[in-house]
Amino acid sequence: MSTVMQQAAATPVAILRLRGKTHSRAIRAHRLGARRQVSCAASPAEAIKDKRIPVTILTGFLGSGKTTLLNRILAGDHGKRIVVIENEFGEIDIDSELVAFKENGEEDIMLLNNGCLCCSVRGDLVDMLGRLVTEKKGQFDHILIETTGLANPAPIIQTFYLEPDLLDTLRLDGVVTLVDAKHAMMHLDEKKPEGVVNEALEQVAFADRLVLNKTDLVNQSELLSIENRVRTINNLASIQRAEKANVDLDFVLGVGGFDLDRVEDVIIGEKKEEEHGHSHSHSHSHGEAECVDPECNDPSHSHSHSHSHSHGEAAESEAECEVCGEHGHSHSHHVHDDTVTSVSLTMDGEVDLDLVNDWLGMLLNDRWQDLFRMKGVLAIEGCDDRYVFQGVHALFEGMPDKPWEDGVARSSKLVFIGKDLDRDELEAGFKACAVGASVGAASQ
Ligand SMILES: Nc1nc2c(ncn2[C@@H]2O[C@H](COP(=O)(O)OP(=O)(O)OP(=O)(O)O)[C@@H](O)[C@H]2O)c(=O)[nH]1
Repeated sequence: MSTVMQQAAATPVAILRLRGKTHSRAIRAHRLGARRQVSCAASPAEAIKDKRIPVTILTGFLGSGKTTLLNRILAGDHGKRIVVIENEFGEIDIDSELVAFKENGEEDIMLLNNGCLCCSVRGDLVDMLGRLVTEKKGQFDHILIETTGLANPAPIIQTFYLEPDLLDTLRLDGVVTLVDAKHAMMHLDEKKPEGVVNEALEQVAFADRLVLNKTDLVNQSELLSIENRVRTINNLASIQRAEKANVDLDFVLGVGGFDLDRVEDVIIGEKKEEEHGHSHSHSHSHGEAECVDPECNDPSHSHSHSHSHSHGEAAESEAECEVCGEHGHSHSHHVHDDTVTSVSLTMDGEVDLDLVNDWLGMLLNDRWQDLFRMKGVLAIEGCDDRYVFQGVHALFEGMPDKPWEDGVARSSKLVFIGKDLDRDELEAGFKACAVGASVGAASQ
């Protein structure tokens, strides 16, 4: 099954291990803190079989529609016995009683009320999950955790990488983020003081699934505008538009932990854009079209023509940007804080695992705070199986996935979501991991 790689946040070192050990063994070994050699050895059967109970984290800014979605799920016809853990920050004072049980048909609702999950009650969450898997084993088959609107999802996600006892029984299925189509732009653009987390931004950045809710409250161009904005932050998550959170329940509950198809879609999509030679991402968006309407007076639009350009090779001959009139093939204009973005990379051929380890090790040592999420599929030299992995800051989880099909060219794909990502630097580092590249090149 999956191998979990982790390191204390204060001194992160990337360790990519490809051995098919159990989670807890891998974690305990890793806690020794030594940097170790990786190897590629896991039977596909062992790698694919995962009977752990899935956990979904439901997040989204205040009022975005989390409870509305939760009620849909509880009323829905999905055949799952769901336990819900709700974190209603400060809403109900139950003194020393931390947890209240409320039976609701097949589902249990458990409340964590004396603090925010992402900070003060993370330990309580761990205790609650621990009790669930011992005391109610066999009575449920999915756990749903609804965070407060002000929660930073990262520490909650990390719980599922850091707690070896939980990892034996539970697996993080996915992070579902509700986005309020009417108000999200305002929250995403909010400038926070240095060192203060913009929770709305992080909730989008960490999502596997984005539900763009309250579409009834915005017009088409506003909708495209917010869709583009969240897509710029996180191009990995799938998006569904919704009114009153009316999304397919499979979209929310069946993420599957590692959405390989999605990684591939993103990379294929980016390749097409590169080939097209010109990719736009506007806060003032008119769909596929470029932002060229100086007359537009829709108050929802940012008329300081906020957009970023990424002109591929093919666009070098373009004389000027139609929006700002500037010359040159690489420039950007921003009004909002769009430092959180995604970078997708693909490389044909096989990678050298030692070089990947060295590279990610250095990257995370330097940048673990800024690297929110990472997902990848690697074609490792000498391995019959594809290797899939995902990371949250300095924590990794990876596993051999399935054998490479005969006749299918091997290639590796990586998607990073984080702050101030430098595409060129990431690309150079990745390329230096190709089989045959020198160790020196890998450390660029
Ligand atoms: N117009 C409109 N209202 C919606 C929609 N979805 C939810 N609402 C309403 O928005 C309000 C907030 O929805 P909730 O589901 O409570 O949002 P929440 O994210 O749980 O809110 P917090 O617990 O405060 O973080 C409620 O009054 C909902 O009825 C929608 O698609 N359109």
